[in-house]
Amino acid sequence: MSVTLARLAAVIESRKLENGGDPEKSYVSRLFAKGDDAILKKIGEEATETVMAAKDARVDGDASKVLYECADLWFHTLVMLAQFNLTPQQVLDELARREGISGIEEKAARKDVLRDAAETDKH
Ligand SMILES: N=c1c2ncn([C@@H]3O[C@H](COP(=O)(O)OP(=O)(O)OP(=O)(O)O)[C@@H](O)[C@H]3O)c2ncn1[C@@H]1O[C@H](COP(=O)(O)O)[C@@H](O)[C@H]1O
Repeated sequence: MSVTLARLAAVIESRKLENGGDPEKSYVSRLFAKGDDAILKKIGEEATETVMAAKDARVDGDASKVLYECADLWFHTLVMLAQFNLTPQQVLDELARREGISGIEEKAARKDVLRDAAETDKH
């Protein structure tokens, strides 16, 4: 895993209230104190801001804001993972598992599974 990602995940973990995080001093602890809904709301906002930055970049050709917004989105996603006791390494493992599997083939295989299940239900 990237050293930056691992370091940030460790800092986020240390900001949990049960690990001594202080919502008065830490933005991440404040998010944990607010709970799931506040974290998910931030992800929704940051995702929307990323889309808007990408649309602006299409018009003005300046993609730098996309990086900025994407960093905000990734950061809040890391907070969400920690909230559910998941790690960025697990996401990277899932991406590694998918390596070489075309999205088109995977979707077709999914449809086959659903069709087979429907056939089984009929019998
Ligand atoms: N990478 C980040 C990071 N990226 C973004 N942010 C914060 O995320 C918030 C993003 O919110 P917005 O851009 O929507 O701005 P806003 O309108 O002020 O947000 P809200 O009022 O809705 O919270 C801002 O407060 C940013 O400062 C981050 N806060 C912290 N980190 C990392 O997390 C570490 C721990 O942070 P603390 O827990 O605050 O010490 C830091 O050392 C950094 O490495």
